[in-house]
Amino acid sequence: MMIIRSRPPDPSDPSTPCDQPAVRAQELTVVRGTRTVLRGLEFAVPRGQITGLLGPSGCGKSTLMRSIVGTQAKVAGTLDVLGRPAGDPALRSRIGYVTQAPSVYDDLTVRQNLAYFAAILDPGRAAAERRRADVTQAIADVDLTSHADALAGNLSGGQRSRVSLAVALLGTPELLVLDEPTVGLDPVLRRDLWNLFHTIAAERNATLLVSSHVMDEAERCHRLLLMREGRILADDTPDALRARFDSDTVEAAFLRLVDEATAAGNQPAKDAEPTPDATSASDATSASDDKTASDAKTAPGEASATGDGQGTDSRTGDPTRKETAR
Ligand SMILES: Nc1ncnc2c1ncn2[C@@H]1O[C@H](COP(=O)(O)OP(=O)(O)OP(=O)(O)O)[C@@H](O)[C@H]1O
Repeated sequence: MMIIRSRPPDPSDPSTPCDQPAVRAQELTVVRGTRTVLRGLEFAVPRGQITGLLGPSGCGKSTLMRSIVGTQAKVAGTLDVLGRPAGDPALRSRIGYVTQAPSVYDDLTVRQNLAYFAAILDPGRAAAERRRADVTQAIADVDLTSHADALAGNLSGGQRSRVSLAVALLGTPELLVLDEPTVGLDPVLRRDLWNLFHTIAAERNATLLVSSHVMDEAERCHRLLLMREGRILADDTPDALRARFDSDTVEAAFLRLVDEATAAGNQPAKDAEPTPDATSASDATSASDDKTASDAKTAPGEASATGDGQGTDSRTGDPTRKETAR
Protein backbone atom coordinates (compact mmCIF):
# COMPACT_ATOMS: atom_id res chain seq x y z
CA MET A 1 0.00 0.00 0.00
CA MET A 2 1.24 3.42 -0.82
CA ILE A 3 0.16 6.94 0.02
CA ILE A 4 1.40 9.78 -2.11
CA ARG A 5 -1.13 12.48 -1.43
CA SER A 6 -0.59 15.06 1.20
CA ARG A 7 -2.50 18.17 2.20
CA PRO A 8 -0.96 20.39 4.84
CA PRO A 9 -3.36 22.17 7.18
CA ASP A 10 -4.63 25.47 5.79
CA PRO A 11 -2.78 28.18 7.78
CA SER A 12 -5.48 30.75 6.93
CA ASP A 13 -8.07 28.68 8.78
CA PRO A 14 -8.00 29.69 12.45
CA SER A 15 -9.47 26.32 13.43
CA THR A 16 -6.40 24.40 12.29
CA PRO A 17 -3.50 25.52 14.49
CA CYS A 18 -1.31 22.47 14.81
CA ASP A 19 -0.42 23.07 18.45
CA GLN A 20 -4.05 22.43 19.39
CA PRO A 21 -5.17 18.85 19.95
CA ALA A 22 -7.33 17.30 17.24
CA VAL A 23 -9.94 16.35 19.83
CA ARG A 24 -10.44 17.76 23.30
CA ALA A 25 -13.10 16.50 25.72
CA GLN A 26 -14.05 17.97 29.05
CA GLU A 27 -16.72 16.52 31.29
CA LEU A 28 -18.03 14.56 28.32
CA THR A 29 -21.11 12.58 29.25
CA VAL A 30 -23.37 10.64 26.89
CA VAL A 31 -26.71 9.00 27.61
CA ARG A 32 -28.09 6.22 25.41
CA GLY A 33 -31.57 5.06 26.22
CA THR A 34 -31.77 5.16 30.01
CA ARG A 35 -28.09 4.43 30.49
CA THR A 36 -25.22 6.86 31.03
CA VAL A 37 -22.71 5.33 28.65
CA LEU A 38 -19.85 7.86 28.86
CA ARG A 39 -19.15 9.43 32.22
CA GLY A 40 -17.37 12.75 32.52
CA LEU A 41 -14.51 11.97 30.12
CA GLU A 42 -11.49 14.31 30.01
CA PHE A 43 -8.87 13.74 27.34
CA ALA A 44 -7.04 15.22 24.39
CA VAL A 45 -6.07 13.51 21.14
CA PRO A 46 -2.85 15.04 19.74
CA ARG A 47 -2.59 15.87 16.04
CA GLY A 48 -0.56 13.90 13.57
CA GLN A 49 -0.48 10.74 15.67
CA ILE A 50 -2.32 7.45 15.99
CA THR A 51 -4.34 7.24 19.17
CA GLY A 52 -5.74 3.83 20.02
CA LEU A 53 -9.10 3.63 21.77
CA LEU A 54 -9.07 0.31 23.56
CA GLY A 55 -11.32 -1.44 25.97
CA PRO A 56 -13.68 -4.38 26.31
CA SER A 57 -16.83 -4.80 24.29
CA GLY A 58 -19.55 -2.41 25.44
CA CYS A 59 -17.24 0.01 27.26
CA GLY A 60 -18.30 2.91 25.03
CA LYS A 61 -15.75 3.11 22.21
CA SER A 62 -18.28 3.40 19.38
CA THR A 63 -20.34 5.88 21.38
CA LEU A 64 -17.28 8.08 21.87
CA MET A 65 -16.48 7.89 18.15
CA ARG A 66 -20.07 8.73 17.21
CA SER A 67 -19.86 11.72 19.54
CA ILE A 68 -16.63 12.92 17.92
CA VAL A 69 -17.99 12.70 14.38
CA GLY A 70 -21.23 14.35 15.44
CA THR A 71 -23.81 11.60 14.96
CA GLN A 72 -24.54 10.87 18.63
CA ALA A 73 -27.41 12.55 20.44
CA LYS A 74 -27.50 13.44 24.14
CA VAL A 75 -23.90 14.55 24.37
CA ALA A 76 -23.19 16.84 27.32
CA GLY A 77 -20.00 18.63 28.31
CA THR A 78 -17.38 20.03 25.94
CA LEU A 79 -16.20 18.20 22.85
CA ASP A 80 -14.03 20.14 20.39
CA VAL A 81 -12.86 18.58 17.15
CA LEU A 82 -10.28 20.29 14.91
CA GLY A 83 -10.97 23.53 16.74
CA ARG A 84 -14.76 23.42 16.36
CA PRO A 85 -17.62 21.94 18.37
CA ALA A 86 -18.23 18.29 17.44
CA GLY A 87 -20.94 18.06 14.80
CA ASP A 88 -20.21 21.46 13.26
CA PRO A 89 -21.11 21.16 9.55
CA ALA A 90 -17.72 22.70 8.65
CA LEU A 91 -16.09 19.53 9.97
CA ARG A 92 -17.81 17.20 7.50
CA SER A 93 -15.17 17.40 4.81
CA ARG A 94 -12.33 17.28 7.33
CA ILE A 95 -13.20 14.01 9.06
CA GLY A 96 -13.20 10.49 7.64
CA TYR A 97 -15.25 7.97 9.57
CA VAL A 98 -15.42 4.21 9.16
CA THR A 99 -18.08 2.40 11.16
CA GLN A 100 -17.76 -1.16 12.41
CA ALA A 101 -20.19 -2.50 9.84
CA PRO A 102 -19.01 -1.62 6.34
CA SER A 103 -21.80 0.20 4.56
CA VAL A 104 -21.25 0.03 0.84
CA TYR A 105 -23.60 -0.30 -2.10
CA ASP A 106 -23.57 -4.00 -3.00
CA ASP A 107 -24.87 -3.40 -6.49
CA LEU A 108 -22.04 -1.02 -7.39
CA THR A 109 -18.45 -1.93 -8.09
CA VAL A 110 -15.67 -0.81 -5.80
CA ARG A 111 -14.76 1.99 -8.20
CA GLN A 112 -18.40 3.07 -8.57
CA ASN A 113 -18.83 3.19 -4.78
CA LEU A 114 -15.79 5.43 -4.52
CA ALA A 115 -16.85 7.56 -7.49
CA TYR A 116 -20.24 8.17 -5.89
CA PHE A 117 -18.72 9.60 -2.72
CA ALA A 118 -16.01 11.46 -4.61
CA ALA A 119 -18.72 13.22 -6.63
CA ILE A 120 -20.41 14.37 -3.42
CA LEU A 121 -17.16 15.58 -1.88
CA ASP A 122 -15.72 17.22 -4.96
CA PRO A 123 -18.61 17.91 -7.35
CA GLY A 124 -18.61 19.42 -10.81
CA ARG A 125 -17.34 18.55 -14.27
CA ALA A 126 -14.15 20.53 -13.81
CA ALA A 127 -13.13 18.17 -10.99
CA ALA A 128 -13.77 14.97 -12.95
CA GLU A 129 -10.13 14.21 -13.67
CA ARG A 130 -9.10 14.93 -10.07
CA ARG A 131 -11.89 12.71 -8.80
CA ARG A 132 -10.79 9.87 -11.03
CA ALA A 133 -7.22 10.16 -9.76
CA ASP A 134 -8.39 10.35 -6.12
CA VAL A 135 -10.57 7.27 -6.53
CA THR A 136 -7.78 5.27 -8.17
CA GLN A 137 -5.37 6.28 -5.41
CA ALA A 138 -7.80 5.49 -2.57
CA ILE A 139 -8.41 2.03 -4.05
CA ALA A 140 -4.66 1.46 -4.27
CA ASP A 141 -4.18 2.72 -0.68
CA VAL A 142 -6.35 -0.12 0.60
CA ASP A 143 -4.86 -2.66 -1.78
CA LEU A 144 -8.01 -3.30 -3.80
CA THR A 145 -6.78 -2.35 -7.27
CA SER A 146 -7.21 -5.89 -8.53
CA HIS A 147 -10.85 -5.81 -7.36
CA ALA A 148 -11.68 -2.27 -8.51
CA ASP A 149 -14.28 -3.46 -10.99
CA ALA A 150 -15.80 -6.19 -8.81
CA LEU A 151 -19.28 -5.68 -7.37
CA ALA A 152 -19.05 -4.81 -3.68
CA GLY A 153 -21.66 -7.49 -3.02
CA ASN A 154 -19.22 -10.11 -4.26
CA LEU A 155 -16.37 -9.10 -1.93
CA SER A 156 -15.32 -10.76 1.30
CA GLY A 157 -16.06 -9.07 4.62
CA GLY A 158 -12.51 -7.79 4.94
CA GLN A 159 -12.54 -6.44 1.40
CA ARG A 160 -15.83 -4.63 2.02
CA SER A 161 -14.31 -3.07 5.16
CA ARG A 162 -11.46 -1.83 3.04
CA VAL A 163 -13.90 -0.24 0.58
CA SER A 164 -15.34 1.72 3.52
CA LEU A 165 -11.84 2.74 4.51
CA ALA A 166 -11.07 3.85 0.96
CA VAL A 167 -14.16 6.06 1.00
CA ALA A 168 -12.95 7.63 4.24
CA LEU A 169 -9.57 8.35 2.66
CA LEU A 170 -11.06 10.38 -0.19
CA GLY A 171 -10.32 14.07 0.11
CA THR A 172 -7.40 13.51 2.50
CA PRO A 173 -9.24 14.15 5.77
CA GLU A 174 -7.33 15.69 8.68
CA LEU A 175 -8.93 13.34 11.18
CA LEU A 176 -9.70 9.67 10.54
CA VAL A 177 -11.99 7.95 13.02
CA LEU A 178 -11.84 4.19 12.47
CA ASP A 179 -14.11 1.91 14.47
CA GLU A 180 -12.45 -1.52 14.74
CA PRO A 181 -11.07 -1.40 11.19
CA THR A 182 -9.11 -4.65 11.48
CA VAL A 183 -11.87 -6.94 12.76
CA GLY A 184 -12.03 -10.12 10.71
CA LEU A 185 -8.84 -9.44 8.79
CA ASP A 186 -6.02 -11.93 8.49
CA PRO A 187 -2.66 -11.11 10.12
CA VAL A 188 -1.02 -9.99 6.88
CA LEU A 189 -3.82 -7.55 6.07
CA ARG A 190 -3.88 -6.29 9.65
CA ARG A 191 -0.17 -5.58 9.45
CA ASP A 192 -0.59 -3.86 6.07
CA LEU A 193 -3.43 -1.72 7.36
CA TRP A 194 -1.44 -0.62 10.40
CA ASN A 195 1.44 0.27 8.11
CA LEU A 196 -1.03 2.28 6.04
CA PHE A 197 -2.27 4.09 9.17
CA HIS A 198 1.30 5.03 10.08
CA THR A 199 2.01 6.24 6.56
CA ILE A 200 -1.13 8.39 6.60
CA ALA A 201 -0.14 9.93 9.93
CA ALA A 202 3.47 10.53 8.90
CA GLU A 203 3.01 11.74 5.33
CA ARG A 204 -0.22 13.71 5.65
CA ASN A 205 0.16 14.79 9.25
CA ALA A 206 -3.30 13.30 9.73
CA THR A 207 -4.68 12.32 13.11
CA LEU A 208 -6.04 8.81 13.50
CA LEU A 209 -8.31 7.58 16.25
CA VAL A 210 -8.53 3.80 15.93
CA SER A 211 -10.65 1.59 18.17
CA SER A 212 -9.93 -2.03 18.92
CA HIS A 213 -10.53 -4.54 21.62
CA VAL A 214 -7.47 -6.50 20.56
CA MET A 215 -4.79 -5.45 22.98
CA ASP A 216 -1.85 -6.36 20.76
CA GLU A 217 -2.95 -3.53 18.47
CA ALA A 218 -2.31 -1.15 21.35
CA GLU A 219 1.39 -1.65 20.83
CA ARG A 220 1.10 -0.16 17.34
CA CYS A 221 -0.30 3.20 18.54
CA HIS A 222 1.53 6.39 19.50
CA ARG A 223 -0.91 6.99 22.33
CA LEU A 224 -3.68 5.07 24.02
CA LEU A 225 -6.98 5.84 25.61
CA LEU A 226 -7.87 2.79 27.69
CA MET A 227 -11.56 2.62 28.51
CA ARG A 228 -13.69 0.58 30.80
CA GLU A 229 -17.38 0.95 31.59
CA GLY A 230 -17.70 4.43 30.17
CA ARG A 231 -14.61 5.87 31.84
CA ILE A 232 -11.05 6.45 30.73
CA LEU A 233 -8.66 4.40 32.83
CA ALA A 234 -5.50 5.71 31.18
CA ASP A 235 -4.41 8.28 28.59
CA ASP A 236 -0.75 7.63 27.89
CA THR A 237 1.83 6.13 25.55
CA PRO A 238 2.28 2.35 25.37
CA ASP A 239 5.83 2.73 26.72
CA ALA A 240 4.71 4.81 29.69
CA LEU A 241 1.92 2.36 30.51
CA ARG A 242 4.22 -0.65 30.44
CA ALA A 243 6.83 1.20 32.51
CA ARG A 244 4.23 2.31 35.07
CA PHE A 245 3.37 -1.29 35.89
CA ASP A 246 6.71 -2.81 34.98
CA SER A 247 4.85 -5.09 32.57
CA ASP A 248 5.85 -6.57 29.23
CA THR A 249 2.62 -5.76 27.45
CA VAL A 250 -0.04 -3.08 27.40
CA GLU A 251 -2.56 -5.84 28.09
CA ALA A 252 -0.89 -6.66 31.40
CA ALA A 253 -0.81 -2.96 32.27
CA PHE A 254 -4.49 -2.65 31.40
CA LEU A 255 -5.38 -5.55 33.69
CA ARG A 256 -3.45 -3.90 36.51
CA LEU A 257 -5.36 -0.68 35.89
CA VAL A 258 -8.65 -2.58 36.09
CA ASP A 259 -7.56 -4.17 39.37
CA GLU A 260 -6.60 -0.77 40.74
CA ALA A 261 -9.92 0.76 39.70
CA THR A 262 -11.82 -2.14 41.25
CA ALA A 263 -9.83 -1.91 44.47
CA ALA A 264 -10.49 1.81 44.65
CA GLY A 265 -14.21 1.12 44.43
CA ASN A 266 -14.27 3.01 41.21
CA GLN A 267 -16.67 0.69 39.45
CA PRO A 268 -19.68 2.44 37.99
CA ALA A 269 -23.04 0.76 38.41
CA LYS A 270 -23.82 -1.02 35.15
CA ASP A 271 -27.38 0.13 34.84
CA ALA A 272 -27.15 3.57 36.30
CA GLU A 273 -29.82 6.09 35.45
CA PRO A 274 -28.87 9.13 33.39
CA THR A 275 -27.47 12.02 35.38
CA PRO A 276 -29.39 15.31 35.52
CA ASP A 277 -26.41 16.96 33.77
CA ALA A 278 -26.54 14.54 30.91
CA THR A 279 -30.20 15.07 30.24
CA SER A 280 -29.68 18.82 30.10
CA ALA A 281 -27.65 18.48 26.91
CA SER A 282 -28.90 20.69 24.11
CA ASP A 283 -30.36 17.81 22.12
CA ALA A 284 -31.40 15.73 25.07
CA THR A 285 -35.04 16.26 24.34
CA SER A 286 -34.70 14.15 21.21
CA ALA A 287 -36.18 10.69 21.63
CA SER A 288 -33.60 9.39 19.20
CA ASP A 289 -30.12 8.20 19.97
CA ASP A 290 -29.04 9.65 16.67
CA LYS A 291 -28.35 13.33 16.42
CA THR A 292 -29.44 13.63 12.81
CA ALA A 293 -32.03 10.89 12.59
CA SER A 294 -34.78 13.29 11.62
CA ASP A 295 -32.90 14.15 8.43
CA ALA A 296 -31.75 10.68 7.60
CA LYS A 297 -33.22 8.45 4.96
CA THR A 298 -32.79 4.75 4.69
CA ALA A 299 -29.48 3.59 3.27
CA PRO A 300 -29.14 0.51 1.12
CA GLY A 301 -29.67 -2.69 3.00
CA GLU A 302 -30.38 -0.90 6.25
CA ALA A 303 -33.44 -0.29 8.34
CA SER A 304 -34.98 3.05 9.13
CA ALA A 305 -32.62 5.61 10.59
CA THR A 306 -34.91 6.37 13.49
CA GLY A 307 -34.34 4.75 16.87
CA ASP A 308 -30.69 3.87 17.13
CA GLY A 309 -30.05 4.67 13.52
CA GLN A 310 -26.54 5.26 12.44
CA GLY A 311 -27.00 8.83 11.35
CA THR A 312 -26.31 11.00 8.40
CA ASP A 313 -23.04 10.45 6.69
CA SER A 314 -20.59 12.44 8.78
CA ARG A 315 -18.26 13.46 6.02
CA THR A 316 -20.51 14.49 3.20
CA GLY A 317 -23.72 15.21 5.04
CA ASP A 318 -25.33 12.97 2.49
CA PRO A 319 -28.65 12.00 4.04
CA THR A 320 -28.89 8.88 1.91
CA ARG A 321 -25.85 7.44 3.60
CA LYS A 322 -25.77 6.60 7.26
CA GLU A 323 -22.55 6.91 9.18
CA THR A 324 -20.57 4.98 6.61
CA ALA A 325 -17.07 5.94 5.90
CA ARG A 326 -17.13 9.69 5.74
N1 LIG B 1 -29.06 2.55 21.20
C1 LIG B 1 -28.67 2.24 22.41
N2 LIG B 1 -29.49 2.41 23.46
C2 LIG B 1 -29.10 2.13 24.70
N3 LIG B 1 -27.86 1.69 25.01
C3 LIG B 1 -27.01 1.51 24.00
C4 LIG B 1 -27.36 1.78 22.65
N4 LIG B 1 -26.28 1.50 21.89
C5 LIG B 1 -25.33 1.08 22.70
N5 LIG B 1 -25.76 1.08 23.98
C6 LIG B 1 -25.00 0.71 25.16
O1 LIG B 1 -23.92 1.62 25.26
C7 LIG B 1 -22.79 0.97 25.80
C8 LIG B 1 -21.59 1.27 24.94
O2 LIG B 1 -21.80 0.75 23.64
P1 LIG B 1 -20.71 0.94 22.51
O3 LIG B 1 -21.28 0.37 21.25
O4 LIG B 1 -20.27 2.35 22.51
O5 LIG B 1 -19.53 0.02 23.06
P2 LIG B 1 -18.19 -0.48 22.35
O6 LIG B 1 -17.11 -0.30 23.34
O7 LIG B 1 -18.04 0.20 21.03
O8 LIG B 1 -18.49 -2.03 22.15
P3 LIG B 1 -17.97 -3.05 21.01
O9 LIG B 1 -16.48 -3.16 21.16
O10 LIG B 1 -18.69 -4.32 21.34
O11 LIG B 1 -18.38 -2.47 19.69
C9 LIG B 1 -23.14 -0.51 25.88
O12 LIG B 1 -23.44 -0.81 27.24
C10 LIG B 1 -24.36 -0.65 25.03
O13 LIG B 1 -25.22 -1.64 25.53
